[in-house]
Amino acid sequence: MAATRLQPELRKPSGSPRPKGRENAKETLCRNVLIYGHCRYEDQGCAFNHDPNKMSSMSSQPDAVKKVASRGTFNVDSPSFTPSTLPTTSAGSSIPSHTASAPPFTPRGLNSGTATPASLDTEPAVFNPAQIREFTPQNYEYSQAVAANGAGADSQLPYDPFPMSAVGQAMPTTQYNPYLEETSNLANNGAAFFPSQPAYTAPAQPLQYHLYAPIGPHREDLLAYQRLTHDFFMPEKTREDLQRKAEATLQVMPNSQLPTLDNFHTLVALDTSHQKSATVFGFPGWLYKSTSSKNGKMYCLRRLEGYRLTNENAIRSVKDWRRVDNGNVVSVIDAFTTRAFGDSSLIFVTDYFPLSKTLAEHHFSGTNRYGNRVSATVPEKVLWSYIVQMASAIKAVHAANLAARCMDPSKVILTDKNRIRLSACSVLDVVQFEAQRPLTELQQEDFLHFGRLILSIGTNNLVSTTTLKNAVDQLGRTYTAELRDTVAWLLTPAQAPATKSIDDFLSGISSHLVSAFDNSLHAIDTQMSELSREVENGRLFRLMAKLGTINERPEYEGDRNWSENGERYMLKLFRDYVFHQVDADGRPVIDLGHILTCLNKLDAGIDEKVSLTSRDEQTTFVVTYRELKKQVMAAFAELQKPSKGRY
Ligand SMILES: Nc1ncnc2c1ncn2[C@@H]1O[C@H](COP(=O)(O)OP(=O)(O)OP(=O)(O)O)[C@@H](O)[C@H]1O
Repeated sequence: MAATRLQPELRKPSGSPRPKGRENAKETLCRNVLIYGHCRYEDQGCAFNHDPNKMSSMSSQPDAVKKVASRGTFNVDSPSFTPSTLPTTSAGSSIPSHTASAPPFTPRGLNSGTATPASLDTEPAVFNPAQIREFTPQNYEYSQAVAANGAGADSQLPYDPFPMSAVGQAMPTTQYNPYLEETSNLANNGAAFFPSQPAYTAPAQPLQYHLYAPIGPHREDLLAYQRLTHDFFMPEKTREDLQRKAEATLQVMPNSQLPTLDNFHTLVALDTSHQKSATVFGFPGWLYKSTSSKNGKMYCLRRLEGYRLTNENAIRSVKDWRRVDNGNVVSVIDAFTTRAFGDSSLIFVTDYFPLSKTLAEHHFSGTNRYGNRVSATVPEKVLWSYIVQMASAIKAVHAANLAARCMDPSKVILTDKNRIRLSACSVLDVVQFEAQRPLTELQQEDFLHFGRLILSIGTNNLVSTTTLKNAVDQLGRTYTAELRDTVAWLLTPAQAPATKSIDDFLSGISSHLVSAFDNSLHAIDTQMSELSREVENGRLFRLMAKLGTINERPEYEGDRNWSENGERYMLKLFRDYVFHQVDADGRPVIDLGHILTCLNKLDAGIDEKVSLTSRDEQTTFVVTYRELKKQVMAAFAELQKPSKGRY
């Protein structure tokens, strides 16, 4: 039963060797010429070749072009599109990371196993121009960063919550190209990833989101029953959103000057602007993400600078806010004063929502968020969704005998698509504690603030008391009468002694409550189906982890009873059968469908038989998946025996 071992190298596909060093830019046809037929930057410093004829004449040059043309499917070694000089846009502005959004090279219509190598001489039609952004040397990083940050079309400024220039973090001054030979050489010898300074001070490389970019075949080319690799995983958008959030949550600022507080450490500033106004609370405010030293969880700290506590009861009022548990209110955890920042500061501890934006940031474009610039009209169904969510928040707050008080667009945050939360509850209760205003008055004022919030979003402008009437008229011109009347109701004070109640408001918008509820149910259904897919992936991952721990353990190399005999040998052949399939010409067959099918059958332990052949083709086993499953379990159990552990 012993089989001759083949060296792994012998089984490698005979691909062409990777070129040594970077291709000379002059010998590389500019992508803009390839895609658009011309390059706008030809006379403005673009270092690449703009003469396709020159390229064809160069086809006789084996190293520069032929190698590229002879590459196989999904050619990562294509000449990198890196201009020799990248102009810096302005003095002092650090170049933001942009590699995550480098234009992917997506040969349309290429299909694993059926692809023909792309040639530089072929027509631009082999590219998918829709996926490739025009290269713009002057503002390349900037525009790419906008795309990478997911700034919507409605946002004219790139939203970068963590501008590196703000923290003085050194970022690479040239474009990082993960496919560059030099870069990978650096990675190999460790210089790029393990610089001389300690690992935690090194600037983190941006996540390579585009490495997961869905490449063909395209849905429309497939039959209904056929599946893409990406059909087995969560949607790209969801995965990227979650990864970005995780990245933001775990972000730390090396060399941060921010202090450590009694129970909170690793503070990271969340404010996107350095200009602080005291208009909302009467004190300049700062926001930080921080880690609790008690439980290791992340919290958001809102700091009011220069606040002096004169009455202990003021800060105790925050305790009441712990009773409010609502999906549209950011939970308030605690409040305390500190001198750690060098002044007397008041700190509010709330839940942290990574990458959230304020409604002002999201809807009011331009440099001045309190200015009059008008951006895209917010769809009416989004406004109704905001109305329903704010009504739900107010209901919870009023039910706890509190008043929301602060509904400024800069204090309502967007934590997901159309998902809003009141983020600064309890602050005014503390800082205006001395005023001792009656609760009923504050609750009635909530309706006014609510109406102004919706009016501001609907008219894309901050409305003041003097412009209310005009703004309502403007709202009526853009949206339905029902929406206008709803906002007008909120803005009209009740005739004393009568008071408005949130329940009256909720019954008035009941049809929108029902549709919001229905939308949530649909969203839950979608997420459950995504989740069930991940359950399958988790199951298969565990199985692969087991197989990985069993197969080819080096420490049992000399132990014939372990690796080359009995059940382990069969599992080794099964591993070859699942992952190392080759075609008639000995070329690797990469078929995720085959891998998934085999692993699923193994996991289920079905009675179907499979024929496993040794690499030297001298031995063949016919064995059922049920038998293989038993062997996996037995081999894994043996590994877990204390006597087996040698480390
Ligand atoms: N609980 C939270 N979790 C995570 N991020 C938050 C939270 N609350 C607010 N943020 C984010 O912190 C940033 C700063 O918020 P802040 O309330 O200071 O708004 P601002 O626009 O800077 O207003 P101001 O000019 O009044 O300071 C915003 O991008 C906001 O989305």
